[in-house]
Amino acid sequence: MNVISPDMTVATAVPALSVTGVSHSYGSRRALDNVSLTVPQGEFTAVLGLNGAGKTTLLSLITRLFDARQGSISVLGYRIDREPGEALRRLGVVFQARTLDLDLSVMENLLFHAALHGIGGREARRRAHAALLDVGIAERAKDKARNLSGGQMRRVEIARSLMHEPRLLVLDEPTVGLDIASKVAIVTHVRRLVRERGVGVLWTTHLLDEIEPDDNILILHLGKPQAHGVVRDVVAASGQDTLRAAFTALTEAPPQEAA
Ligand SMILES: Nc1ncnc2c1ncn2[C@@H]1O[C@H](COP(=O)(O)OP(=O)(O)OP(=O)(O)O)[C@@H](O)[C@H]1O
Repeated sequence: MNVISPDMTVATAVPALSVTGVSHSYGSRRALDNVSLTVPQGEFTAVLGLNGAGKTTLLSLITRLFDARQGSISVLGYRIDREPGEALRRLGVVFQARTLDLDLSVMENLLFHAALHGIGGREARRRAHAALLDVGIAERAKDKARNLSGGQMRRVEIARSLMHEPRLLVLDEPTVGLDIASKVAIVTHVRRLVRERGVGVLWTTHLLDEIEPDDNILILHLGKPQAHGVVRDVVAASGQDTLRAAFTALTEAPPQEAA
């Protein structure tokens, strides 16, 4: 009998990420309420929301920092609660908080991450070098992470997240606190990963200028999904002319029930 993994059977038909009916509470505070969302392979999907919308909570559930008690989450067809090893192997993460080890060099940070995924020796060095070249930071490989700027650290974190060649990359407000040039470099790089390598990307933000007309978006407000779909459809359904106007209309009122 041929054993074929879910992501091989139907190639691109299996979503990179599938979130179905997920809710989460911190004690009595409901942080997410019945959220569903799909990130197709090779596409960029953004979760838009103001502070407290639930973006980080959603990413914490996807990356399994917390277990989702309601609903289900699958990465490339693998349920994260039933086959966490398979799911997490295909997932790369860039958290909002800085997570480099500041006392290690840039290269050591990447090699350490590779080792956690069972990649060592020459192959790990090859991947690390290629990943650093890709984000334009190869000449800093031997520097201690603490000597990098915020934008450079973020680029190293992205390089690190790709060391195990994930098919899904999730990034939590990756450009917050960066200057315009660093921000543009990061957005451009991640969009290139989508276009050229077919990586599925889930990107959370409150910055609407990071969104393009063909992107899929989910607008979250106080934990509730307000709209999900391609930008132009979301704008049309809201009765507004622009994404900014639609976003404002959907996030200033008390949350609506999910569409
Ligand atoms: N560990 C926690 N314990 C209790 N409440 C929490 C915890 N983490 C988040 N919350 C609450 O859950 C809600 C959603 O927070 P979350 O951080 O997911 O939103 P966010 O969209 O990422 O916001 P921001 O843009 O400010 O990071 C908020 O009301 C927040 O105060």
